[in-house]
Amino acid sequence: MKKQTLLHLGRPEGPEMWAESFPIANGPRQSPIDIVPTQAQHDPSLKQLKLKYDPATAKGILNNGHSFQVDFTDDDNSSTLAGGPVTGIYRLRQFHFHWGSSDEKGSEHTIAGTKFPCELHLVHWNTKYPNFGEAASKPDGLAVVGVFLKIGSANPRLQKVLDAFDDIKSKGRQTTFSNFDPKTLLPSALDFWTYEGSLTTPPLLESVTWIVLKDPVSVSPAQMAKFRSLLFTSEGEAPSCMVDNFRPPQPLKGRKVRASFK
Ligand SMILES: O[B-]1(O)OCc2ccccc21
Ligand SMILES: [Zn+2]
Repeated sequence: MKKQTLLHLGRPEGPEMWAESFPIANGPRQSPIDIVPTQAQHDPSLKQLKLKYDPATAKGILNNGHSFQVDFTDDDNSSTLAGGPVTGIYRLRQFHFHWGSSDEKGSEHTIAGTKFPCELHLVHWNTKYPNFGEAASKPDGLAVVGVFLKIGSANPRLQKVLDAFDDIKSKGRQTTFSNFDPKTLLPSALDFWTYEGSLTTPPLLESVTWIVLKDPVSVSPAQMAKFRSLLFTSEGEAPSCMVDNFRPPQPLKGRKVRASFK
């Protein structure tokens, strides 16, 4: 393939190339999607979202080369999600973000075509399975809460995460990250849309019940610039800024999106 063709497809290992190694990329329940509020059906049977997070379960923060994630100890039910669209109890495993090279893009889900500069994913696994890895391969294995970040005033609750960036600038770097309550990153109202989808990064497993919150939280342009100071690359490699680590919306393929609110 000519170089310019590869450049046309974005980074050689970008979303347009994933189907070659992961055919499920063209599957029936891929994520993210464009959420069209007028086409979502209010489902009064949806329960209230029940999130219980113990700050003591925060463990570390890692640059994994495609985002950064904050990992939690998940060997008991100290930090869990229940209610909403799910049955049973799901344990918090990690949270991470996706963002753009400019404030006009960065989110994975979009709302009637509107992109946000950043999107937070809080990843939980179904305790009916023995661990995250097992759960990730089951159709009801994972529940991910998605939160949009919108440009506005600086978000003080993000500061502790941003302050850790100097220690995890390059791929593979990690550092301890303790006593953090991810609930502080959420909007006050937990109204949500929900649909059946997938991981948005390889292996793109179709095991995610998505719970996308309607209300965004704020992030300032300066805070977004800090996200963009992280690197995709390891120490010693030619540095490449960690930006545009979002997958674009995928075909709905007949799926229904339900709303917890009128
Ligand atoms: O691909 B994702 O960012 O979306 C859902 C998810 C779950 C676990 C890891 C990574 C992801
Ligand atoms: Zn994600």
